Amino acid sequence: MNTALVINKLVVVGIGLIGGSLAAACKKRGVCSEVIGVARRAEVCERAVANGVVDRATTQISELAGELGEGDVVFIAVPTLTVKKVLAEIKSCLSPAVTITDGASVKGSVRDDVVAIYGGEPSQVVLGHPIAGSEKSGVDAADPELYVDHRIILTPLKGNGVNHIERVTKMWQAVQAEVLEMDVDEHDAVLASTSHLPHAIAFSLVDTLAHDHQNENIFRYAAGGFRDFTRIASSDATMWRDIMLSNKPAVLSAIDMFVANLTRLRGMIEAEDATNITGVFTRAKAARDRFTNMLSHQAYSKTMQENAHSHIVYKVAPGGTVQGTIRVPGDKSISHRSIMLGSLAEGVTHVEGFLEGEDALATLQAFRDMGVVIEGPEDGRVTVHGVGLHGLQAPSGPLYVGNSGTSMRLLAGILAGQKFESELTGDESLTKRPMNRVALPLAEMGASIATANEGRPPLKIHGGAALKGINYDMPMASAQVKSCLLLAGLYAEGKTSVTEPAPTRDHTERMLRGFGYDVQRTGDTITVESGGKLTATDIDIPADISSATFFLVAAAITPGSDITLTHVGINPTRIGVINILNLMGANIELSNEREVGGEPVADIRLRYAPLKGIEVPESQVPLAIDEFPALMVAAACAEGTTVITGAEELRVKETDRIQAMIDGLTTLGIKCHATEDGAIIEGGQLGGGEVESFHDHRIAMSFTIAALRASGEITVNNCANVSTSFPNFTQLAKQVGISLEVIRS
Ligand SMILES: O=C(O)C1=C[C@@H](OP(=O)(O)O)[C@@H](O)[C@H](O)C1
Ligand SMILES: C=C(OP(=O)(O)O)C(=O)O
Repeated sequence: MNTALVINKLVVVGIGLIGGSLAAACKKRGVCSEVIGVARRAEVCERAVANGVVDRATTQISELAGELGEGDVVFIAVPTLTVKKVLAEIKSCLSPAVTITDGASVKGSVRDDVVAIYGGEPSQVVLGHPIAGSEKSGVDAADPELYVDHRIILTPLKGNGVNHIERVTKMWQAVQAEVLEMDVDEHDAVLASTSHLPHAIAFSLVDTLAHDHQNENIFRYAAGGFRDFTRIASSDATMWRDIMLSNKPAVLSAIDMFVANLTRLRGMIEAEDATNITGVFTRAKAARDRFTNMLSHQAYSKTMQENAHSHIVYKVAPGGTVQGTIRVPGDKSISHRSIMLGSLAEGVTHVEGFLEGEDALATLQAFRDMGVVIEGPEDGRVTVHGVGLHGLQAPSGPLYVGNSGTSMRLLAGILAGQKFESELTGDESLTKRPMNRVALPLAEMGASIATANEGRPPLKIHGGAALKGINYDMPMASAQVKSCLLLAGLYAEGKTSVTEPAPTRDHTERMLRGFGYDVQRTGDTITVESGGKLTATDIDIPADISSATFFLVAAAITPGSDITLTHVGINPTRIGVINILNLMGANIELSNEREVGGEPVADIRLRYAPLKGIEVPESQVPLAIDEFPALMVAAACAEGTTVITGAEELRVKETDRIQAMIDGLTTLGIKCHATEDGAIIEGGQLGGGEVESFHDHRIAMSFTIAALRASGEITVNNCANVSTSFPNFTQLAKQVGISLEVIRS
């Protein structure tokens, strides 16, 4: 065999769309020495040769008996129920050294055929399924590009020889397909839902309408929707009949599931149940949008530029100034809580200014997964149809909250009070973060909650436990822990009190009151009592001061800058960044101060003034906890030394933020070092270089703004997670004057 070739001869039995396309693709790419077609009808053989799809063709496989051996591949591409006949013929005349594979859409029935004919699982027959069908069929539809970037699922049998599996794999890869392996039964169950059911529905729908006496009109006026939905009803009828019959049990259960759901929807329409119809449609839309994004390799935020699966790098040119008036997206902490409390309320809550970032969307999805009807988000507007404190339903699987610590910890409190079991999972970063800080006090309240090793996610929560209120002395200043326990307190017998070692963001308390729920505060202790209810309300979410921080610091370090950030939340428990920048000498002006929905907001203007190093007061640390990565850039650009202490919590965020910032600043030529609970940073000249964000959104954005004062270009690696909190960051950064290039790979 010529070593440049991937296989020797390729024999395609059945020269339709699937077989003809592999033949044409192999010919075009020089994958094999010769392509031979086998078809039942002589005219198909002639057309295949005339079209250049195969080199030669025959109606009899047996004619090839003498010439095939090791290195040759036979691809069986006939309707599923004909495979058995072809296999029997092959067995009777071809050498056991020949590799045989197929393209049937159902694998269980073909496996049974193989076993019946060979009396076991032979080495040479490797089953496969190219997921690249189309409504087109026949030799004229053969397309040499059909398999490019499509998936081929191989379902090897135990008896298969490694050489045969490898040969089939390499053949598919050579026509630019992606090869995956799956178990036969799993394949058939997955395909029953994703492919066989939609085909059954499309055929049945068109057939139903075609029988209608008004069908002429229906087809004449049926525009895009009908056409889009029923495209696959033009697929090959024999092939699909065979698929339905050979995958009968899995197809039947998929049809039953669908019929039950359609009947439920019918009932909702009959009862004019607008809320639940909205529920079905919004859940479906969200799932379909996510799926569309998945197909285009994006994660589920509509507005996001980046995605979690690909590598995104920011290249930021040095210099520039920062100018303009902008509004950054909605507050992340308040966005999470608006969905949570809106869902647990009675009535319909309208939210404006909702953050359409991955973290807040993860919370939204979790509540949809628990049966809450949520419309939007659409330009920051979300409508939550509350189900009341006891109206959540058991989710059908684990609740995945991505990168979001807030979602996981606050949800843990709510879920501890439910009757059903639940599981909370997250991405790689979240899976490393400590959860005992909520799991232990929840257990003390009587919750049955299990973590993985060392208190890490996933969290498994056994519902139905009777919770009891406790008085909890919080060992760390954490709004997430406080909020988790207060939310669990809504379900606990008696009073639940949390005492905080220092003030932390109080959005939960404010919003609970906004929903008409009594929350008491005495000194450092916050108390709720169960037995109340939440009443729906409208929420206007201010711009996120944590996102605004990147532009405040950008202007604060760059001579000539003048920036105004509008409608920013200035809750006293969040304004540490303003206090710290003021202490460093920044020129900050607040105007237009007002209150929206229980939260104070203002426009913030910052004009450049030289910064000086300070000892950051520990009292400010919890009030600026997420702002430290950016503040450490400010410190690097200040005159003198900045000392940060009491900030050990930074080590357990999306990454160890102390170490990540010290590593990056050191790379950029700043003298600095980490301490156990903070850092010491000497102001100096930032140089250019390549820094790592460790997939942490705030680290990525901090090093982006650092370039304004750097002497060379800064490259920031792994920036996809910026979309968790600030989906339009790069757009706003460019708008105000940062020379940023986004590189995806
Ligand atoms: O309650 C919240 O919304 C948050 C609290 C803080 O976390 P800790 O409670 O862990 O300090 C903060 O870092 C996080 O971004 C949001
Ligand atoms: C720490 C953060 O978020 P979370 O804890 O919700 O992941 C953050 O946004 O900086």
